[in-house]
Amino acid sequence: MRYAHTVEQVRAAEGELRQLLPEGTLMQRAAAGLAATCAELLRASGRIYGSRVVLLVGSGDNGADTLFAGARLAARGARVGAVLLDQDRVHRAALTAFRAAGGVLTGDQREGCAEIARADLVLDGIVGIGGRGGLRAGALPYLRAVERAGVPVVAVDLPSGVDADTGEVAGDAVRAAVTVTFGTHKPGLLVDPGAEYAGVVRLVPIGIAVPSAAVEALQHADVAALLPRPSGESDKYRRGVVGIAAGSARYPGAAVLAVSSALHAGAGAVRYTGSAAAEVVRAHPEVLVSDQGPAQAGRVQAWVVGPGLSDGEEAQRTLDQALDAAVPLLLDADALRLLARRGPVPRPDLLLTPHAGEAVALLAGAGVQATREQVEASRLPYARRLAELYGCTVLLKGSTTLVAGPDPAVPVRVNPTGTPWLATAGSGDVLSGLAGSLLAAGLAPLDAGSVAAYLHGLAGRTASGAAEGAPITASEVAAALPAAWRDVARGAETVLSLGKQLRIG
Ligand SMILES: NC(=O)C1=CN([C@@H]2O[C@H](COP(=O)(O)OP(=O)(O)OC[C@H]3O[C@@H](n4cnc5c(N)ncnc54)[C@H](OP(=O)(O)O)[C@@H]3O)[C@@H](O)[C@H]2O)[C@@H](O)CC1
Ligand SMILES: [K+]
Repeated sequence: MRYAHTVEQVRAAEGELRQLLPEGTLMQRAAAGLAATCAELLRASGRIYGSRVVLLVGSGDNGADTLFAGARLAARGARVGAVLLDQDRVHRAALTAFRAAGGVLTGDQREGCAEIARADLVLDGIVGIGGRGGLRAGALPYLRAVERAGVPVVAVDLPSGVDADTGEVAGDAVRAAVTVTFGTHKPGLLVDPGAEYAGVVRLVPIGIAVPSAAVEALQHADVAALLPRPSGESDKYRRGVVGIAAGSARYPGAAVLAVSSALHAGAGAVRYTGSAAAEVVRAHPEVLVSDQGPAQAGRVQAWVVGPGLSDGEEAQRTLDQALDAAVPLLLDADALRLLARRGPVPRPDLLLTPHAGEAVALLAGAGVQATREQVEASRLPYARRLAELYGCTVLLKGSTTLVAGPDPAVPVRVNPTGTPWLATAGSGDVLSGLAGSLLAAGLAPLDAGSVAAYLHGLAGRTASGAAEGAPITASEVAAALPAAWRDVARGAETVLSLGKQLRIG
């Protein structure tokens, strides 16, 4: 698991540790880790000796970390120049160390920008977890110079301009190739739009002990541990039967896609009810179909309602019946719009899977006005808000998919897999079938949603191909699910056997 903590949590943990250590220890640990990463990057593209590095130094401790790291690089022969964004407010000890190691201060703004144009690497130490609001005007000319030169940036602790707690970006922010963060991840490094500015994130442990995380990201081993596995005694009911109420005359394909991914996701059987039964059976003869609605469809351990359902009276009846069934329930697409009309139905076994537009409708259904743009820009706060308002688990789809439970003390899960190519028609139908199948197999809504998002993202990458990838269809994503599943399971086995070799397993 990858954990992220809020600024308040980091400050509290740092405060405790600081009392036990000699003055400046944490900052030196941070600077050493930062310098090591910069040295690695410089070495990879040439050599450290004689390379040109420019530091953008703000008035707080983020700037101080940067100066101390700059001193270490200067001591190894790099030509390091520092732009002080506030001449009168700079960490004195850090500046002294920087100069003593051979670092120089750049002159006026023109000279600073000229240095940036020649640089091999720029360090962004403008502001860290103490930042408030967007970047201030004084930093902008340097930001523009960095963009013009296309020089790689290492962000110190987090890219300046990104809100550490939420990932929100108000106005301009630094775009980093690498972010070296200290002690723990910050939510803004894992959640878009902030995550997009952070590049590759490297964590430097500095010894602080942080409590329960605000945000966490599953990794292969976590997902492997949560995947349902049939045992010798399993029959289809013990493995879980998932019911899917989806599709309409206009959108039969949504039903086929949701069913297809549900079949690949661990449930023992899939029941389908709706008007696309003929299409579903043609594509998947193993599915039990009916057109009588959830109440008459037979026993299931979870319902998925919504993909391609349309929003007429029949759809409303379908939703009502599924809400009456005493089993976990996933609502997606049209079912979310129907739910928004009636407002929250607090149920801990309910999983909602909106994209930003559907989130806007759900928020409105609970009396909160917001625009799609606002939800996209503040994904983390809105995901939490929706989960609290609706008293259930919410999976907010999008550039970084988030899964928030109704209890604010439980960390929000942020999905680390995926590819922009997944933004394709039918992709959401695949995700809902997958998550519903996992619910039926017995996973809690938070686990079902986050494991589904993880596998969905991996399958998207597999279908799309390595690196830049290529366009994919939702059917291809569904077809790639077994490969993603195997990849996760195999990864965990590798870790286990490595653990045994090292005698830690
Ligand atoms: N905690 C830890 O465990 C450890 C933390 N460490 C490091 O300390 C960093 C936090 O340092 P910090 O508290 O001094 O705050 P920091 O981020 O430098 O910013 C505050 C300064 O910036 C200014 N400023 C504010 N907003 C701004 C804006 N939008 N744009 C521009 N400027 C803005 C603000 O000025 P003011 O608002 O007063 O005018 C103030 O002077 C942390 O990120 C990490 O790098 C490590 O050393 C190891 C242990
Ligand atoms: K920074």
